[in-house]
Amino acid sequence: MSLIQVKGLNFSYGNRTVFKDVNLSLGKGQILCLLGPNGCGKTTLLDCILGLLKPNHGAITINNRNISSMEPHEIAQKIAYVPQAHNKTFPYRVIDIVLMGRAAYTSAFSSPNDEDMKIAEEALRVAGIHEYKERIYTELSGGEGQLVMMARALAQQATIMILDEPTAHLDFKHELMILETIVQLVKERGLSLIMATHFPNHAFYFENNDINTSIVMMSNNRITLAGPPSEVLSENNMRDIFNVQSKVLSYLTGTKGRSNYIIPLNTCEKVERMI
Ligand SMILES: Nc1ncnc2c1ncn2[C@@H]1O[C@H](COP(=O)(O)OP(=O)(O)OP(=O)(O)O)[C@@H](O)[C@H]1O
Repeated sequence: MSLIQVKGLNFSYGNRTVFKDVNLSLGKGQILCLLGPNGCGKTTLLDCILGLLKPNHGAITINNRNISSMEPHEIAQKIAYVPQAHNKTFPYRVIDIVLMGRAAYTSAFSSPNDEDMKIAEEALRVAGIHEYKERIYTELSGGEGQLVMMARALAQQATIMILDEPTAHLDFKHELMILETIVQLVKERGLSLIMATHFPNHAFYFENNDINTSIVMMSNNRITLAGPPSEVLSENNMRDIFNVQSKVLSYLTGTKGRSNYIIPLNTCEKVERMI
């Protein structure tokens, strides 16, 4: 059964069409990676699924319920969101930011209880940043702030997580930490995820770790390709969509069997210029 189903979605800003006839579905324990060139509409689509933007046409259902009939707190109990970039406006402590993930379960004027605190502390541990607990959020680096957003989403305890380029600010180690955390959440807690990313290897990483992974490739105002990474991330498709010549490497690892990885070689424009 699909947890999220998107059918025939159209969205325009004024008379500028962002996408047309978008269809997708997310199943339990599945990761759906949204890929596509800058400006193709990934964030806009995620905002529609979160109920933050209203599409011009089509329907979005969560557990068979149309989101147009759901209150924001009902959507927040089902879907946790890790945004692409977060304006750090107020000097809250990290633990207070993570506790905000509990807002979907508390009324407007009540404060978090002991159980909320326990859940927030656990979320900090899972995100690997428990030692940041008392630090001031506005004083963190972009990458540290991103990990706090991940912890806040975990504290929301939703079964679906939507992440918009969650590793955009992260260093070599922390990027891997986020990917490892995602794999752990899917395998151990049965979480389902939609993740917009600019890195095709993120999709390969999930597939290499035996997660049910799908790619939805957006370009030219629509979904142009959909399927498992090992089918969608071909050298031909990367040339057609991104105009990049690349090489897919397939290698045997001791523990995981065959794994795939894609490396960009050069842009096709550069090749033409050189010729
Ligand atoms: N508030 C807005 N008003 C008008 N146009 C907008 C608005 N927000 C985004 N757009 C336009 O809609 C299109 C899709 O934007 P969106 O942010 O969804 O793309 P994206 O695929 O997430 O991009 P990126 O990969 O660069 O993050 C872009 O052309 C963008 O300029």
